[in-house]
Amino acid sequence: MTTTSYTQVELLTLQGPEFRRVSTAPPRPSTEDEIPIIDLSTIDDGPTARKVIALHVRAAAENTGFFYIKNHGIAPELIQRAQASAQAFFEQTEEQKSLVSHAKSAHSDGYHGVGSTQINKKETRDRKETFSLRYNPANDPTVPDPTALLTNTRYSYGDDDFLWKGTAHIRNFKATTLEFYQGRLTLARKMIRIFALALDMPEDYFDSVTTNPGADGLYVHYPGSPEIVPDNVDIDVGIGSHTDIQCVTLLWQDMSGGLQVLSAKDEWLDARPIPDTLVVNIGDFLQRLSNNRFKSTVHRVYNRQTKSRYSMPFFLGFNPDSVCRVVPSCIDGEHSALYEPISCGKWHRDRLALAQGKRIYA
Ligand SMILES: O=C(O)CCC(=O)C(=O)O
Ligand SMILES: [Fe+2]
Repeated sequence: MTTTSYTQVELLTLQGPEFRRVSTAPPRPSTEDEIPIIDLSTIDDGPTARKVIALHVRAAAENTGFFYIKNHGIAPELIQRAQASAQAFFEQTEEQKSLVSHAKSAHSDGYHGVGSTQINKKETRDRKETFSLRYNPANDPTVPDPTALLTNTRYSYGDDDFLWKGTAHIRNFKATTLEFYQGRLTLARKMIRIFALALDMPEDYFDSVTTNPGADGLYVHYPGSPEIVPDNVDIDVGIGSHTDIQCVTLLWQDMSGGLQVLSAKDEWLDARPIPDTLVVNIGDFLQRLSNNRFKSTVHRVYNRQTKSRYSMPFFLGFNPDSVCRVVPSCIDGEHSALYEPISCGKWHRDRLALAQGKRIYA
């Protein structure tokens, strides 16, 4: 009989460090139940079809907290162009990449170099580089009057001018990056409606808090190792063990592999790449609103091959000024609300500051 041994990962939360038990067994492939593939081909067919999708999403959200989506409506050709833009960006010299350094932005958008981040302070520094674009109402075709939002001093939005100036020499970079961002914003809004249904709420329940949401679109590059490294040999982690901060993450990953997800039984699972799918997972804010019913799952990435690994995550949060509370359907006689209402913008700012080791203001 083999006995399973466990270690733990430490996570940062606004309430202080949190520990999760993790099996020391090497990652294994996930079963279809653990990380299911959910077909979205009927998502625009009406409420009955969406409810069926929502039931699959609910099962996944209560189990591993990760699933794949297929027939998600983002054209493979657009994804291919976005990946080529990411690659063209990262293949530049450090000097060229630093034209869009995050240091030029008040909102952490722009370029973060290899080793400049450490998402898990108990693990190695992250071996990845990132280009990130924050939400700007001017890039959201559904906002009727972006100027009114941009000049409202209660808000602070990503100022992306410096991003486009510093990448103007890369052919079609701005057009493709924005087209891909907008496609994912549309899809993320459809998915949050599915999550509302999965929580037994009307599908428009979150609509009013996603009109100008905290939504970040990223390109990520994990450099290859000098030689192929087997699973049982330690290397710097590509991105350390963490949970995502906001509500819903949509992730495109290339065919490299390396994404690992903590199962409901505390084992590492390989979230293997599946062509023409996106990976979806739940962030801490949605877990909070669901009174812990939906899981914000620990995950990490290793790149053990000699080739580069590319991924393109998109993080959907809610409007920065909206105050969100535990969803009423998640409270009953046996389950009282575990969390106070909180402003989504403040939550996001504080969690980013925590991750970056900065001071948090009341
Ligand atoms: O690159 C990936 O596959 C995952 C990235 C990730 O987990 C993140 O950026 O939060
Ligand atoms: Fe993540």
